[in-house]
Formats: sequence, C-alpha cells, structure tokens
Amino acid sequence: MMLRAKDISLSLGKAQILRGVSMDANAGELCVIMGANGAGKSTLLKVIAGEYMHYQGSVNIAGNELKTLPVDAQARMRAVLSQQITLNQPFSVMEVVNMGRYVYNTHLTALDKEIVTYALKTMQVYNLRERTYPTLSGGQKQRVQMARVLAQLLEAPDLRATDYTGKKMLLLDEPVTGMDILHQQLSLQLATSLAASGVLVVAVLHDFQLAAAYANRMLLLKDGGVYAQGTVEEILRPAHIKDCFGVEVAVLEHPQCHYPLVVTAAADGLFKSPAEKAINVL
Ligand SMILES: Nc1ncnc2c1ncn2[C@@H]1O[C@H](COP(=O)(O)OP(=O)(O)OP(=O)(O)O)[C@@H](O)[C@H]1O
Repeated sequence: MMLRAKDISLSLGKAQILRGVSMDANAGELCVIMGANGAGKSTLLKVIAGEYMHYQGSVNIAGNELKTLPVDAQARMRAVLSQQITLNQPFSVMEVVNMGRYVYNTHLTALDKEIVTYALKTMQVYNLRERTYPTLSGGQKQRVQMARVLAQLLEAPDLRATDYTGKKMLLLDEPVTGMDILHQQLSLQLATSLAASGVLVVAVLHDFQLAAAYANRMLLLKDGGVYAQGTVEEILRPAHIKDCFGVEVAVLEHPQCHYPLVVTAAADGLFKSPAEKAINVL
C-alpha cells in the first residue's frame, strides 16, 4: 500500500476540520477526492503533503510513518500542486519549472535540464519558457505548475522510462481549474500515464465527468468525514451527490465510453435542494 491514512482528525484554530478520515490507495492508482466546498478536501491533501503535523491518527507512505520522514526525503517522494499558488516575483516560466528540480540539486545538472525541457514540452508550455510567470493567463499558469510538479517527480526525461512503484506520489489540488478542455484532458491523461508508471496520484477535482473518466478510486468527503469510498460506479450515484452537494442529478450511460455521465436533472420541480433555495433568494 502506497498510502494508508488512518483515522485522521485535525483542528485548525477552534474548528475541527477533519473527523476520523481513513483512506488507502495503491501505487499506480489515480485516486480522486470529491466533496462540496469546505468538505475538507484540501485540508486532507495538506495533511498527506506534510503541511499540518498536528493531526491525530496516522499517515503511512510506502511503509514510512509521515511524522518520522525527514522533510527532504518527503520532497523527493512526492510533488504537490496546491490550490492557490501566488508567485508574484518576476520568475520566468523556465525558472518556475526549475524549482521542481531543486529538491535534488541546488545547481541543476544536464539531466535536470533535460527533465525540465521534457516537462515544459509535455504540458505544452515550452514556447512560453522565457515569459514572466505572473504575466501568464490563469490556465497557462496552471499548466506551468503541472510542468513543475512533473519535473519534480521524474527521474528521466521520459515518463515511461522508469518504474516508480512505491517511490513516488503526486498530490494535485484542483489541477485543471482554469484550463481549457484540451489541457484538462491532457493533464489528466498525464496523471493516468504517471499512474501507469507506478506513481500514486491523488487529485481533488470538482468535475464529475473528469472524475468518471479518469479515476480508479474515489473518496467522497462530507463535513470533514468520509461519506463514501470506492469505484466510480459506487461513488457517482444520484443519492450520494444529492446528500453531499444538495443537487439532483441523473447518472446516465455514456453513449460511447464506458464511464457514467452525471447531468443535472433540470426538469420542473426537481430542484428542491439547498442550492436551489439559495438561488431563489437571489
Ligand atoms: N487555516 C485554516 N483555519 C481555519 N479554518 C480553515 C483553515 N483552512 C481551512 N479551513 C476551513 O476548513 C474547512 C475545509 O476547508 P478545505 O479547504 O479543506 O475545503 P475543500 O473541501 O478543499 O473546499 P473547496 O472545494 O472550497 O476547495 C472549511 O470550512 C475552511 O473554511
């Protein structure tokens, strides 16, 4: 088991944010965490990323207890794409992606530079490499951040050249926010390819369709606890979505693909949810 989180509880200030969350995920899986705003998804990801060390419970990564893993060893095992990255200094795109390699070397080697070039090309931002990062569009910035975490993970300038099983974990918090549909697909295909090379990928997503198409395993959070955990078919059910998001949906069969389609049920009278009540107030 690459990741075994057991009974994680966490308070921030006076508020209890996570309540006894347990999750397991294997190397080679793409695990998607979903849940309403404020459900605790980012907080859980931050616990796994070693950002909050005052949690109760245990987080075990590839057989190591997170609390006993030195910070530099953690940085070489996993890369993290956080939800809000504010980087206002005038770094170039290339410099931002180089940052992914500084966990290995303070002076980049020829191999580091090859990996950075590979990551830039994979995320289709190579042509932007001389641009100043803060001047990029939102979606372009997000693609550069994906390139940075890819550069941090890889050991060779070729995704398929190495077996990363049990060695690497990628944590993505809403990685495709602001990306156009092509780059959303590209990013999740990249995540799938990384998983095929043995990386455990844990991604927070808000898009049911992307989750349905790409997840091997899903975790649905509600109010800081686990509401359900399982396969796409087990998790993406109308009753679960109603309970967790307050919206009536229908789950349809995709006409061409094997995964389910989640659509809002917009027929008259179907919206009896808190979301719709909120809209009525407006
Ligand atoms: N540093 C903090 N101090 C106090 N409360 C916090 C802190 N960080 C998060 N919270 C609260 O914890 C709860 C969970 O936040 P979290 O960011 O994990 O939610 P989320 O599921 O990722 O939501 P979203 O979909 O909006 O990104 C929210 O109510 C949030 O306000």
